[in-house]
Amino acid sequence: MQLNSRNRTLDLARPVVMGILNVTPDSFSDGGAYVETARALDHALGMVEQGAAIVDVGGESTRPGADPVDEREEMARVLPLIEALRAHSDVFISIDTIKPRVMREACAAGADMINDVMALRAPGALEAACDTQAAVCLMHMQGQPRTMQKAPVYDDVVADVRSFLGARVAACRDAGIDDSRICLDPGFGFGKTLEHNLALMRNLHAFVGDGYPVLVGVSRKSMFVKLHGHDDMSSRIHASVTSAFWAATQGAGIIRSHDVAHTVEALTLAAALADN
Ligand SMILES: Nc1nc2[nH]c(SCCc3ccc(S(N)(=O)=O)cc3)nc2c(=O)[nH]1
Repeated sequence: MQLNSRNRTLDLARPVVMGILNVTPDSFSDGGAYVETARALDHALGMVEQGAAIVDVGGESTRPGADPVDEREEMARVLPLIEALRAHSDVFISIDTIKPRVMREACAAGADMINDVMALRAPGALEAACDTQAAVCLMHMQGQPRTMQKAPVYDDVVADVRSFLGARVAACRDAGIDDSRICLDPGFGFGKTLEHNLALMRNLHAFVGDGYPVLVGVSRKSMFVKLHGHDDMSSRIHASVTSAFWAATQGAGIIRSHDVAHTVEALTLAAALADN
């Protein structure tokens, strides 16, 4: 299994880790944009050192309740970082954005993949993905980040999400995006209750069976709080790494994580146990 972009091919014979790099202004730092870029670059190179095969750069939070960020501000955050990272590393770079202009500029700056939580539904997004020849991640979200966790409802969450992703794949094909550039993502926590998230985790093999690399993003998400009945960072990290191990055993291709070293170790163990 591989994932292609115009300039690079990602080998997915074994599951890989996508390291998360949020380039949102740290309200505690007074160093301004330059310090932000330097710090973000250090963090990105550290994740590559720890074994991340992809660095996912995001300039607009899509967590529940998040306020939108305008295009100029988002590009001001992510473009310097992508240019700097490209100059220092050959790592696969993805841009976590829903805006076509940001997709185009990020790919021009060196990004290889468009990670779109809206699955290229914004006007112009399909054209941007086609023109840039980037790899694309199509993710399912019910509603919008601001309101998606209020009262998510499905007839059958697994069937509904698979059907949505199938329709988005068809739209990509119609737009001239080659299958070898597409990966799919159930969108954990994007308009899902704990029960919905668990049903999707339990049925990851069905998504894998649809024939595209599957990306899983549960890192540090609140789904684990209700399951464990308490909330602290170490418990969220343990649950995230354990989920990464499970997802790898089910055939997931890409694990999106804040905690790269721990997740690489979990995937290494999963691979060792799978070798028969
Ligand atoms: N492909 C892909 N891209 C992603 N980008 C993000 S940002 C996380 C936004 C968030 C935070 C927290 C919760 S919650 N309420 O479940 O704790 C939901 C969403 N995530 C993903 C993901 O999964 N895939």
